[in-house]
Amino acid sequence: MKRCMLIVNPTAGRERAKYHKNTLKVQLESMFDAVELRQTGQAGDATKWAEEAVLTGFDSVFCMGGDGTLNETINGLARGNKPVKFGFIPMGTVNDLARALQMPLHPEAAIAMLKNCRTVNVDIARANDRYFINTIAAGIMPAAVGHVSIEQKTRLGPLAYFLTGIKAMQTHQTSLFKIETDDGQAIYRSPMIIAMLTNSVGSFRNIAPQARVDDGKIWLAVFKDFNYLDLLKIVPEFLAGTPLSSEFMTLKTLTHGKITLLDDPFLSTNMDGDKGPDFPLELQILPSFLTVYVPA
Ligand SMILES: Nc1ncnc2c1ncn2[C@@H]1O[C@H](COP(=O)(O)OP(=O)(O)OP(=O)(O)O)[C@@H](O)[C@H]1O
Repeated sequence: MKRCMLIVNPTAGRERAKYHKNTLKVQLESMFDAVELRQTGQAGDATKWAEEAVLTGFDSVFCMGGDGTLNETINGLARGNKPVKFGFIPMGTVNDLARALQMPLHPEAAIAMLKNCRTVNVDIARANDRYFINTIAAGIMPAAVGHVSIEQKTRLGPLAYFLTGIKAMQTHQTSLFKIETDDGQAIYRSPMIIAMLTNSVGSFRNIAPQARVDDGKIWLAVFKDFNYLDLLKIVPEFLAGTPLSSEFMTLKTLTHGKITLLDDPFLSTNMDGDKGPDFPLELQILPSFLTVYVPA
C-alpha cells in the first residue's frame, strides 16, 4: 500500500494553505492509496513528522508552506535517511527551490502539475547537524533580511529582501572568514558569504547561474565590500539579471569544507530563509539525496 504524508503549515504564506490544502489532498488521493494530512502547530513539527514518515514506511512526503517549512521537512527526511520521495507546494515569498526546479509558483498551478509529473534527484547539504536545500548565508545582508516584515513581504515580494539587504550593505560592516576546502585555506574580509546549491538565491539568478540542483557541488560566493559607486553599477545590472562579475565576489565550488569566523563571534547564519547553525560551519554535500516531484 502506497502511503503519503501531507504536512501543511497553516500560518505560511499569510495563512493561504486553508484555501488549497483540500485540493492538494484530493490530488494526492488519486496518486496514493492513503493520504495522512497533518497541520503543524509549532516550529519543529514538520521535521519530527517527516522523520516519522521515513521510519514508518511512507512512500512520499509532501509539504505545503514557505521555505521554512520546506527546510524543516527536508531535515526530517535527511534524519530518517531512507529513500522517501518528496513533493512540495510553494507558499512562501521567495520559493527558491521551486524556481530552480521550474515549478509553478502559484499553489493551484503547482497542485495541477502533479497530474503530470516526474521525479528528479536533487542535492542537499549538511551544515553542522542540520541540512539545507538552497542556501546558508552569513553577514550584513542575511542578518538584515531576517527583519523584513510581513507587510514588506506582502507589498514587495522578493524585492523586499533585496532592498533591505542593499540598504544594510551601506553600513560597510565586514567580518573575517577562514575558508578551508580541499584546495587549501584562505582568509577573506567580507560583508557577506553565501553557500548555495541552486541557481536561485532570494529569487535572483545572478550569483551562481551555472549551479544545477544535481551537480554535486556547493557554490560559495564571498562578496567584496561594495562602495557607493559599485552599488550604482550593481543594482540595475542585478535587477536586469546580469551575472555578478568576479570584480564583486569570489565564487568557488566545494563538496565539503569548513568556514570559521575569526573576528566576530556573534554573527548568526541564515539557512533557507530562517536562522541557521552557528559558526564554525562544517559543510558537506549529499549528492542527489532527495527525490523530488517536478513538472513532467
Ligand atoms: N502553527 C504554527 N504557528 C506558528 N509557526 C509555525 C507553525 N507551524 C510552523 N511554524 C513555523 O513557521 C515558520 C515559517 O514558515 P514558512 O517559512 O514556511 O512560511 P513563511 O514565513 O510564510 O514563508 P516565507 O518566509 O517564504 O515568506 C517555519 O519555520 C515553522 O517553524
